[in-house]
Amino acid sequence: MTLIELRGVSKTFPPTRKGGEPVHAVRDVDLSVEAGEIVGIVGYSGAGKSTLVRLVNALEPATSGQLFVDGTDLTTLGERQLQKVRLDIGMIFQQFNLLQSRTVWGNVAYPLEVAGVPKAEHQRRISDLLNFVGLADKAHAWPEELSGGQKQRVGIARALATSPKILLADEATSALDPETTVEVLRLLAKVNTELGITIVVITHEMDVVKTIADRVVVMEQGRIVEQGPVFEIFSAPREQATRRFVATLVDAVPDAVEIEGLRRTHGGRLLTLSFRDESVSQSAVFAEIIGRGVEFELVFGGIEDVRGRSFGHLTLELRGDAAAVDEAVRAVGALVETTEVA
Ligand SMILES: Nc1ncnc2c1ncn2[C@@H]1O[C@H](COP(=O)(O)OP(=O)(O)OP(=O)(O)O)[C@@H](O)[C@H]1O
Repeated sequence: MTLIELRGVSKTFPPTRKGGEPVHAVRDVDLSVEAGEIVGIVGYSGAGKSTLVRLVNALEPATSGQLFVDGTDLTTLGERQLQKVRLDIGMIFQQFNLLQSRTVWGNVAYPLEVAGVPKAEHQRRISDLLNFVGLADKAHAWPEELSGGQKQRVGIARALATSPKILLADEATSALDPETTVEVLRLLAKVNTELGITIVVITHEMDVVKTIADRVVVMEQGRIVEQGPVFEIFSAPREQATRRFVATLVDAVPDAVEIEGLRRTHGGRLLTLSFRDESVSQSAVFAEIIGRGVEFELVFGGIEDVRGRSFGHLTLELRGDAAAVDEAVRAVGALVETTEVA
């Protein structure tokens, strides 16, 4: 079932100063998010990610297009009806946005108060939520007494208070260290699997996408330039922007500077092998080289794992009889994609 659907959605902001140009923050975006999915939206600063999420959250009206959340077109609703829709959508932020004047308990109580949930129900609901995020012992602590990871857990408990169907996470782990990031991502995965909540994660960190997302959407200058299952996109990115993001995760074909470095120490023929098809094993590929009496050394690259499926690029230096090397290159090329390093 499709839970979020954007059809030709655009958002244009008027010029911020007199005589300035309008800003086309989101341009003609088509996007579907299925119930139960975790979708990662990536893009450089200014690509339109936050604006897109603010449209889904009904915090900003779209300039044009249709935007359905759980079957309702938000662009046709008035403010009162939008408030109801917002109860179905929780949000967490990079800077946590906790109320400093309230304890952990008070922060989680806040959305219940706004939604008019009877006070008698608060006690049970809040203690369930704090147990779920692992902060039962911090109920009476103040935000300033918490670590970043704990603050984000409070943010998650607060976002879940009204039992939303959707959780939007805007750079939710960008202010956290790597270890705490892993813990928070684990909690988000639990939110998804145990509560069945659909999650949209905005991030510039490919590790985050790799760890929890089912699908990735790449944005550039307000448009979606590429989208698909994480393994497919990471192992064979088409667009330049996507390639640059994936390169932060795994070394691909060496660039000009890296080739210069490699050439200084490696005089043989350099060949990059790209692995993504699991029916071809690395050992079968290497056997084609060894079987021809050609020597090789791994000089560049890496292999990444996305939920048990591996892909990556390995650059080899091949040495030996020129005809045998030629043959090995041909045989390997029949099994995997290869690129000669000039
Ligand atoms: N309220 C606003 N008024 C005018 N322009 C805006 C407004 N909000 C966003 N923009 C502009 O829209 C474009 C997209 O911004 P947006 O914040 O959505 O990008 P982003 O991909 O989330 O970037 P970042 O990762 O830096 O948050 C930018 O050029 C930004 O300056």
